[in-house]
Amino acid sequence: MSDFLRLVKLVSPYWQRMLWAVLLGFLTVGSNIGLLTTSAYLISKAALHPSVAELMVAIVGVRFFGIARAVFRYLERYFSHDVTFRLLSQLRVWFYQAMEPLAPARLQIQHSGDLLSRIVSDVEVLKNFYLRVLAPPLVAVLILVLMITFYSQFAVKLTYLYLFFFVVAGLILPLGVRLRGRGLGRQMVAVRAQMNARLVDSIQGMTEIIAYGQRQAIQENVSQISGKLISLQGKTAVLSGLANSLNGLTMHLALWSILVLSIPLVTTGEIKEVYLAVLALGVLSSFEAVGNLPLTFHYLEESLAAAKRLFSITATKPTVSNPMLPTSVPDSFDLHTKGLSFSYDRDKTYALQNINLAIPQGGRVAVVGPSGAGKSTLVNLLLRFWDYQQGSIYLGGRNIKELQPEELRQLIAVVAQRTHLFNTTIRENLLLAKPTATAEELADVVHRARLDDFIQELPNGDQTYIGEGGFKLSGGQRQRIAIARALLKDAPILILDEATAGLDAVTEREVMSAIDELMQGRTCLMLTHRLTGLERMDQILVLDEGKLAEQGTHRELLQRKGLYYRMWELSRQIEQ
Ligand SMILES: Nc1ncnc2c1ncn2[C@@H]1O[C@H](COP(=O)(O)OP(=O)(O)OP(=O)(O)O)[C@@H](O)[C@H]1O
Repeated sequence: MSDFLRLVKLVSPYWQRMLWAVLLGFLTVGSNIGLLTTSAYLISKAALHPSVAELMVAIVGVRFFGIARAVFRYLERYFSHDVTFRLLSQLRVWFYQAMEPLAPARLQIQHSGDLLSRIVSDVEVLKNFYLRVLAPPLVAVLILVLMITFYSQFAVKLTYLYLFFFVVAGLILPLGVRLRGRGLGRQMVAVRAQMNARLVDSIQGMTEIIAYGQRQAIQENVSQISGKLISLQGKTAVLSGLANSLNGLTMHLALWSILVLSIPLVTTGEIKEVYLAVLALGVLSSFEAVGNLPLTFHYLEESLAAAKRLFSITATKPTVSNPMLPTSVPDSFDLHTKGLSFSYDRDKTYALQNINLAIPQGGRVAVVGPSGAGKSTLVNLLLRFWDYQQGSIYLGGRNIKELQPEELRQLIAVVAQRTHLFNTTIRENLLLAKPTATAEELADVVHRARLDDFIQELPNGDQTYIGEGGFKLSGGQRQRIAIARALLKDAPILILDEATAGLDAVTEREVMSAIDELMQGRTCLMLTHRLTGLERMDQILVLDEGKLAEQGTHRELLQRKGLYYRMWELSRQIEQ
């Protein structure tokens, strides 16, 4: 299906409202025509000094059209704005819903600024598809039919002449503008996206930019893109100005031509003299319908370019597919994998190869290994962010591919090294895990995550704003909020992904004591570089280059004097 048809399909749920807006647009221009033509008739007729009774119909007509024009204009604006805003909100929800299942696997190559640009600017551009591409030509066609019927009541010659100028203004001129401004709409969408992506990137990395003295370079880059955008906007403005002037010129040529052709017809008596001004003013008032058409193709090109960017995301198939017949959520929570193998890029090396592990319900297993060994990949597969290619993962005896990804994720709480905290209050950040949590539940998790002393010292308690990414908090406080969140979620399975990495020894101990609380009664998988505190785990899996190198308790692995022993020795030397 072409992008145009897909776009039409996308806006089609509002076709009834759109038709109402088009009809009201037609009635507005129609009333304007009625107003000017009856006024012209009234003035011409009045010049002949008839009785007032003879003028009554025209007087009433002028009043009626004068009021109708204002009422229809108001209703047309109301309907077209209503439909535009409904459309925009529907498009944003549609795009977000299509994007969500793609995270994180399919979106990892996308720039966050570029995605923002798609959901904000590109969707915004699409409002023109209805407002400036679909509606004005429909109104113009209706007005053309009205005016052809009108002029044909007087003379066929006039009808052809009117048709000629209307087609010039409504079709030839827009096509000419399209030829001159070809590519402008597409470039505008692309440069706007580039600008947004650059700005978001610069804002996110502002600290690094300042620290590495790159402020000047970034500013130059932004002003260079901004220059491109301004130049494109300038070209569009020139084009729009030119189109408007040519449109006005065509309208006045039409007016003069109609007059030149009508005067002999009035002289010969084929047309009554009182209609001369009516015919001329009919042109002026009806050309309002083609006033918006010259840039139609420009807006069409811009809309199609924006739609293409949106469709390129929405047409992407998620890496993980929902099962046709999902099985019910298991009621036991032991985890085991059988011959699990996975590669991010099917042709390249395995990130995990032939992994067999078993964690009984409530068991605690640590996964250790050097950087790049495949620890985070294991989590990605457990959470079904990616689907494995070989082997299987069972949860409570059910293959996780048979579970709905959302249902599976409800069963798992993750405390990662960098948990995202939103720029809002501590309370709101906690409620993310359970929006319906009561004040008692919140107080309980805050206490168990060892956060109560800290929160009590804050002037606004848990209503304190923590800034972008929680920048007003220390690393330990951030991790304890993440732990409180996981406690609130109360999922039966817990994944700790480098949860204490980057913390100093004292803070690490404090956070670990909160983690001990969190681990109670849950099936736990702990991924870590650091080999401290692993005595408390039931089993340790040592991954190396995607393979299971060793497996056992802390004591057993030290006795084996293999990779784990070497890693442990090394970490002890570093600590000393
Ligand atoms: N999203 C991804 N796309 C493609 N390859 C990836 C992706 N994530 C990880 N990899 C690759 O998979 C392999 C395993 O990476 P993984 O992140 O699982 O290791 P890790 O043990 O968690 O490392 P670290 O301790 O440094 O976080 C690496 O070779 C890595 O380059």
